[in-house]
Amino acid sequence: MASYLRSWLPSAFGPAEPADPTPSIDVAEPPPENDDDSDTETVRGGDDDDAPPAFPALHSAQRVGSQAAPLPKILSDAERMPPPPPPRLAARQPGVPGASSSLGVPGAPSSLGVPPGAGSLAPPLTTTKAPAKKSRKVALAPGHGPLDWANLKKSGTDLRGVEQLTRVTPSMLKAHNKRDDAWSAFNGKVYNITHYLPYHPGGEKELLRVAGRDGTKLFSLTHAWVNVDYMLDGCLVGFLVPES
Ligand code: HEM
Repeated sequence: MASYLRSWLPSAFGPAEPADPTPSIDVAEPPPENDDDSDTETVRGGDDDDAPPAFPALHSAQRVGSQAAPLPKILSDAERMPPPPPPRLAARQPGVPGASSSLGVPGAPSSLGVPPGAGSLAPPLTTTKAPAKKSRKVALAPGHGPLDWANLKKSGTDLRGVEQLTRVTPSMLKAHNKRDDAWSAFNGKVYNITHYLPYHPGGEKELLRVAGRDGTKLFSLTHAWVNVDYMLDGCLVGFLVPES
């Protein structure tokens, strides 16, 4: 057992114990009859045959390395790398990328494909860009806002101008193309738009462009998100059918 401990801690025993503890191989002693352990490298612990093999193994890299490992050198302040310069956030202009890189982050490569000013420190581009298109909405006359139109629809006023829903041919539609009598077709449904004209946020003039004809295309080009069926439900005249 003592030899096992010595093999573990070779340096702990001081110079009295040599650094190269030669294994005490009991060559003279023949192995027992029933002992098939013919490994001559087996470390015998002198009088203790049950001693486990040395670990780390004798002459192994671990054993050699553990004795010779030098302590890491501690650098002085002068030898250390200098700290990075502080970010100059106060000097930044909104929408103007930092001079050091396209990301506004010191040292970031400009080859990342990120547009200038799109870095995490830069304001979003959406807030610095001018609106793509100018609104074409008009100022509606007093009493002609969206709520006023909703109230007019609820009031029970006749907005259709017809007794019952009818089949409307293109030539019938064309006959209703005046300011005071305007029909238009949207998605196969024909509406009397006369009363809606002063309530249209895009202006009467725009809406009159489709008076007496199918306005589906112009409507969807301008504002496909507007629910025409809901807005004009009280103005339904009938359905567009082909000329007979
Ligand atoms: C009778 C069916 C129509 C209804 C119910 C309707 C309704 C509306 C509504 C609710 C808006 C405001 C949209 C918004 O706030 O985003 C609007 C805007 C507008 N509408 Fe119409 N519209 C109709 C037909 C048309 C047609 C046929 C034209 C074109 C010839 C047109 C041209 C415009 C324009 C130019 C605007 C202003 C868009 C902008 O904000 O720049 N509208 N319309």
